[in-house]
Amino acid sequence: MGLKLALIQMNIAFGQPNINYRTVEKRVTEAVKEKVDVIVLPELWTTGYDLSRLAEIADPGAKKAIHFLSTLAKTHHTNIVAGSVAKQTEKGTTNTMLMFNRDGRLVKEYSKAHLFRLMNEEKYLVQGEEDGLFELEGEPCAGVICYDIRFPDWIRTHMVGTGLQPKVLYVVAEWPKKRIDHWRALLISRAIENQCYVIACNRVGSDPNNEFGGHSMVIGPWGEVISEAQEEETILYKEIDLKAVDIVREEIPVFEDRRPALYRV
Ligand SMILES: O=C(O)CCC(=O)C(=O)O
Repeated sequence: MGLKLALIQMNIAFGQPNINYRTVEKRVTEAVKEKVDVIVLPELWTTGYDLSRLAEIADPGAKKAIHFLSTLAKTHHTNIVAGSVAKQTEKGTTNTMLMFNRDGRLVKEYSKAHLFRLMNEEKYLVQGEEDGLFELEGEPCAGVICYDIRFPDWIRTHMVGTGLQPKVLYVVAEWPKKRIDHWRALLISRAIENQCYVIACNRVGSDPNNEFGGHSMVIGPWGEVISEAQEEETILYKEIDLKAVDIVREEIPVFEDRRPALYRV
């Protein structure tokens, strides 16, 4: 099955949701002109990393973001893997990824499971407890957020034992420029070991504490980098064919050859 993707690699105005909503509306409107099947946004695109003001600017129940994105998806009849937003919940603020189908239905919410202490996330956010499995266009997918890609066991948890075995792993991020070599290596590794497409959307620009690295990527199930953005704002378009996943999984059957009884993790 062919899927045309648009990864929106954007700058994010620090702590200014209104500006960011306008940017996303503009970019999505631009992307749909290319008749894309799936649009992908970066992590925390409504607020950026304005963590100390998060309690004030996070979206209660993510209601505003859900209404906005659902309307965009339905109006343009496109799937949207809508990055993540700061969601106010009864337990605190979560960093929550939102996925919408072409009918504008919210098909999945995933809250970042691994909080990044180097950027003080654990002081301002509560971690998610659920997996990121979902389906788009009838195909199994998984979604994770930024630091989550440093945890291969977590990604593997999505790939085995559920009967779904996702063919596409969506990653949304605000990954700093100074560790962009880790970003590339980790994404390529996750694609090779799980024999799936990795569709990774990062932001660009900077905030008072970090410069962000871009390099949004589309990686094939053989680990090949099919398309990669640089460090400026752009929309990365690419069409992928999910049949490639079956071919790679048949050629090197790593899932069949696993020896879980030997593994301690
Ligand atoms: O793991 C890293 O180096 C970056 C992670 C990160 O920036 C995040 O999770 O927000």
